[in-house]
Amino acid sequence: MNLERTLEYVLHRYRWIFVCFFLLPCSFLYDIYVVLRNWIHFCSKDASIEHQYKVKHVQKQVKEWIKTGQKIPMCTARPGWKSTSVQDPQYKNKFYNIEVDMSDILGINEKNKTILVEPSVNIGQISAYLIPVGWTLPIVPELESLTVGGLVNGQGVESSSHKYGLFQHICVSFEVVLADGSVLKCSKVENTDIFYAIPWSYGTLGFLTAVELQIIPSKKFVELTYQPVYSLDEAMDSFEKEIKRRTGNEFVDGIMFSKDRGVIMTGNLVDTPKKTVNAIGNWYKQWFYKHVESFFETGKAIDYIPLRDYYHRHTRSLFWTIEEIIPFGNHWVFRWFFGWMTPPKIAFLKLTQTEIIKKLYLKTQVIHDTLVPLSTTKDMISFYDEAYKIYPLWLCPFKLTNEPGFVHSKSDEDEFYVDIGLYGRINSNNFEGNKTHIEHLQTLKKKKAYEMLYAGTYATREEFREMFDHTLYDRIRKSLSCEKAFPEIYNKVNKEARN
Ligand SMILES: Cc1cc2nc3c(=O)[nH]c(=O)nc-3n(C[C@H](O)[C@H](O)[C@H](O)COP(=O)(O)OP(=O)(O)OC[C@H]3O[C@@H](n4cnc5c(N)ncnc54)[C@H](O)[C@@H]3O)c2cc1C
Ligand SMILES: NC(=O)C1=CN([C@@H]2O[C@H](COP(=O)(O)OP(=O)(O)OC[C@H]3O[C@@H](n4cnc5c(N)ncnc54)[C@H](OP(=O)(O)O)[C@@H]3O)[C@@H](O)[C@H]2O)C=CC1
Ligand SMILES: CC(C)=CCC[C@@H](C)[C@H]1CC[C@H]2C3=C(CC[C@]12C)[C@@]1(C)CC[C@H](O)C[C@@H]1CC3
Repeated sequence: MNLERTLEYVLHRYRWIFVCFFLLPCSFLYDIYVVLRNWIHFCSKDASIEHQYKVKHVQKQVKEWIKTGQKIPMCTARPGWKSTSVQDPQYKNKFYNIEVDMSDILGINEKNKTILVEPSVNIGQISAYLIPVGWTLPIVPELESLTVGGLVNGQGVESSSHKYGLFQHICVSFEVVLADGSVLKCSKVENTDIFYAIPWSYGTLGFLTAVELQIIPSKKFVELTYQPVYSLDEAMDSFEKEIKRRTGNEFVDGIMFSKDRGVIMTGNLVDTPKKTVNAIGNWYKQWFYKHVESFFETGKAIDYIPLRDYYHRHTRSLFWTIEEIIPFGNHWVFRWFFGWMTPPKIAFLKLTQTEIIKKLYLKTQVIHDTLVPLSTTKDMISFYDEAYKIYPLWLCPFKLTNEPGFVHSKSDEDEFYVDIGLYGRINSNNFEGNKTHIEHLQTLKKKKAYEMLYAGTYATREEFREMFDHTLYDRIRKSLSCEKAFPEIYNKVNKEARN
């Protein structure tokens, strides 16, 4: 036991040696390889023609699966270590793997204000492509490595979500290969039910092969206002006021550094900065959340931030979770000499984490987001403070429409919810392991909240069905003959499926 503890301590405490001397250079070289590969691909091939061959390849694999007798369900062949979560999707080893490795941007339609992309295209690729030509996605989730396929089949949220909703709400159409090997296009006007059933379905209705997304005109900078708050009441009042402000804020989110101390941030797109630009994305700059914390000393302030730097403000520090791995990573010496190689790729961190490190994370830390009605956010934060005391805490408001599907507002109208992001070490003396976790699940139920599912769920199948509306999903699964082809969502996100 003592030996295990010592090993745990050493592996965790000194992980930075491996990360700094091996993973950082690997991540940097890999990024260069990806940029070159995409560029060569872009110059040498017509992505739209290539796309048709890629779709046929997916269809061919599904038809081969049909011939095998359909004994084991299918899933994508994307390896588990590439998926954005601490746990590994264990089902990948058991299921029939279908290659859906499609990572090209297929084109932009300025007239219709849409962009067509393949599912393995990531958010960093899209923001780098769109912003220089004067466009952007209405919602740009902050980690560059998140893929469109993952965000559609899972869920995505960002500080513009109070205005535009979740990532699914900026989707215009999907192209999917179904269980019988046919290709289908769905949108708000054709195959509507399937269109609404795909978000949150975790690849259990078909294989996504293309996504059409809404785009909006972009500007060069974000004028970001930092408003420090000194109590939970003040935080909630300011938050609610900024979300509902009639003149509009393009971006609203907040970081609580303790129960009584936080910073609410509001932003708008501008072309002309009124003072020196702060390019927070540069390698030698402070981690963003540390920069935000500094406003407790200076009071309310405004920054002009290049748009792409703003969108990916949490990429370099993986929100605040990088501090656990490289504790001195925000020191100026480290930033100036090694910052240009950061961050280590999430996928590489995951691939190289030992079983002991993974267990330690699951035992002592929480990486989880819950989606809570605005009206009960204050109570939920108080619960988190008592039970877990994990800070910083991310607060990201979003609009939940009553469109059909797995997750929708619980009334006939749009409702405001808040994504509460808990990423870090449990510090509360009241934490009692499973007992606390179970109380947490019960509290979510009472508050009519949802869990984000990238981190999996510990809910039972019944609790899961109670939390999420399966009406449309069940109907579509039946009509598309998914029973043998794909598992149910629960079978992909429950604790046994991920470990
Ligand atoms: C966000 C989150 C939500 C979870 N929700 C649930 C849930 O609803 N239901 C559920 O059954 N499991 C839940 N778990 C998992 C649970 O905590 C255990 O990690 C898991 O069930 C494995 O149990 P184990 O006994 O094999 O773990 P082991 O690693 O063998 O044992 C560790 C146990 O000690 C507990 N523990 C750690 N610190 C303390 C402490 N200070 N005081 C008392 N106990 C402590 C851990 O929670 C864990 O149960 C959740 C985990 C996370 C991160
Ligand atoms: N700001 C935000 O909103 C953030 C969101 N996240 C979460 O991260 C996840 C995305 O991570 P990412 O690594 O990109 O995705 P993952 O590889 O984790 O994929 C997520 C799910 O989407 C399915 N999927 C992906 N592509 C396809 C496809 N082409 N066809 C069918 N199913 C597909 C996968 O199916 P299969 O199991 O078959 O592989 C899997 O179940 C989302 O769930 C999101 O909620 C994380 C951080 C921030
Ligand atoms: C904004 C939303 C909705 C979620 C943000 C979640 C992220 C903070 C986490 C998603 C995947 C997480 C992983 C890690 C840190 C936190 C996330 C980026 C690790 C890098 C932590 C160290 C482990 O060894 C590997 C983890 C992989 C996933």
